[in-house]
Amino acid sequence: MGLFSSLFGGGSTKTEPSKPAAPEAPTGTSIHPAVDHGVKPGSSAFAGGTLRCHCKSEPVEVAVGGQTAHNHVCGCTKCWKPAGATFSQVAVVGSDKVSVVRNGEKLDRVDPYATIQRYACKGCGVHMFGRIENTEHPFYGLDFVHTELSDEDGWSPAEFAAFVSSIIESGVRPEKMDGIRARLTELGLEPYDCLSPPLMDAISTHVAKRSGALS
Ligand SMILES: N[C@@H](CCC(=O)N[C@@H](CS)C(=O)NCC(=O)O)C(=O)O
Ligand SMILES: [Zn+2]
Ligand SMILES: [Zn+2]
Repeated sequence: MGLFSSLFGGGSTKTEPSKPAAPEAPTGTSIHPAVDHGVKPGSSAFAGGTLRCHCKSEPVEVAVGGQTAHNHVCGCTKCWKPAGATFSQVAVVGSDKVSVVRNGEKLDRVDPYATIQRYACKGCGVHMFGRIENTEHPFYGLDFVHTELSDEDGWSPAEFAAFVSSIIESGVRPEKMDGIRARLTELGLEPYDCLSPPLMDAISTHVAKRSGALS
């Protein structure tokens, strides 16, 4: 199985069973509005939806023609976070499933040098999708999307928390980290300071196959 299919198409989409609803954090720290009251289950029959930016008029619309995978919350400073959230929520989907359908002229690249080329709305700042353009990259062929930008229910739910220590780079006090990691665990989102073990293993497998260390 190739890296792309092992990352995306190779297994069943993790949508069920649902995780138990968790009460809001006593500290009031918002992880992300999509998970603060418990992670909602996805639907295995879900076939995609439309992402809309936050502009009141002429919003950018991006159609995603399939279910997402590897949804997670990300604490890094590069991923777009809604107001008040400590983490972003971000999932992957095949680039061929992502198309800009309305007001695409409002989109601009956030950082042309980043690995993930994120396209944001110039009006409201919301990131509409992120694309890996480097054909050599382990995640080439995948786009990164924020499923909460869609009104549809059934997207694959967040499964883990990535780049947790990076929230300090956005100004979270280091002494809050134990409580935040405990809250992530309570929500069923195992905290990691990089990506999850399956994704890190997939990256290293790709690198080892390219170098010849693995056949
Ligand atoms: N500590 C850094 C981590 C940034 C980082 O490596 N983010 C990961 C997760 S989204 C990544 O793959 N970034 C690639 C990119 O931003 O293009 C930060 O918070 O800025
Ligand atoms: Zn906008
Ligand atoms: Zn990130």
